[in-house]
Amino acid sequence: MRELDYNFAIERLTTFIREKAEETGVDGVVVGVSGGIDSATVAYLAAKALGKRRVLGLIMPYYENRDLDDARLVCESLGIDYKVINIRSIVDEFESAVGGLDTRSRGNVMARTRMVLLYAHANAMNRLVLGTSNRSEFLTGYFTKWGDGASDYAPLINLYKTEVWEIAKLLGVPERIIEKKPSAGLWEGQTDEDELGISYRLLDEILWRMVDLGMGNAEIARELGIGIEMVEYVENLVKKSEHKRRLPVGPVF
Ligand SMILES: Nc1ncnc2c1ncn2[C@@H]1O[C@H](COP(=O)(O)OP(=O)(O)OC[C@H]2O[C@@H]([n+]3cccc(C(=O)O)c3)[C@H](O)[C@@H]2O)[C@@H](O)[C@H]1O
Ligand SMILES: Nc1ncnc2c1ncn2[C@@H]1O[C@H](COP(=O)(O)OP(=O)(O)OP(=O)(O)O)[C@@H](O)[C@H]1O
Ligand SMILES: [Mg+2]
Repeated sequence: MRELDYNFAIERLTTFIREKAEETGVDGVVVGVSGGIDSATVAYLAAKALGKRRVLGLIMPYYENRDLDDARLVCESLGIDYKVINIRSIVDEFESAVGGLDTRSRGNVMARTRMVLLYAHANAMNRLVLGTSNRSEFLTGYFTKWGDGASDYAPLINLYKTEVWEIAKLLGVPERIIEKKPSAGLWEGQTDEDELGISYRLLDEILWRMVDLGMGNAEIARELGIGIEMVEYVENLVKKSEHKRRLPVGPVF
């Protein structure tokens, strides 16, 4: 992986958030706080950049589990204002309007419901929505289109997951949040690495060589000592999700 000066990265990230808040003239930001590391890191960065009074955390559980306690821990240890909004009844309403949903589709409705609530608060409070997507998720399409993928600014978008782990440690994000397995939390027992079929450590090594260095698949496989099928699998994730990384297009006249 590339060598990054993480203290410098934190400086860049906080400056970025402060500049965007000033340029746009907002009163603050809204962040969806899940109890996971990406949203914890964004909340910590925003509080550092803007002061805790200008950061609102929205905790939007569907399940009542450990993540809810962890999300509270993030907001309370930072001292930011937060609200807990249970989204189950809203998601149920969508589900009955559609006439039933499979597990993945219901998960996407959860992510999009959270997006609607974040923007409702941003509109009403003259704030920006800060997204939490990182480069590993963005490049593989591991996010809900117009759901958790939607935001006004996404400070972590150019940082790989393994880099977010390092930044979170330096920011003082609670250990238990750094140590837990990344999960979209869209169904019980879901973990990113199981669903993606690869560890973030290996994924990031492959993506960095493929996308940032432009290396060929065979060379990547050789250098990492892995089968070429794994590299091709990652290449396919990147290709298949191209549509998630751009605005909708139409024919050109
Ligand atoms: N080629 C194409 N060109 C243009 N549009 C295309 C398309 N293929 C699909 N689409 C559209 O995209 C839709 C599918 O995309 P989408 O609705 O996002 O759904 P999809 O990619 O099927 O599911 C989202 C994935 O992201 C994961 N996720 C979601 C949320 C959070 C996190 C997390 O890490 O926290 C992870 C989730 O577990 C699942 O694996 C299709 O229904 C269709 O509308
Ligand atoms: N229960 C929730 N309450 C509020 N926001 C949520 C909730 N679940 C998901 N989100 C939002 O969706 C984002 C995407 O989830 P994702 O799982 O990728 O990130 P994370 O939970 O912060 O970190 P990790 O990937 O390590 O679990 C979260 O960062 C958060 O902004
Ligand atoms: Mg999560």
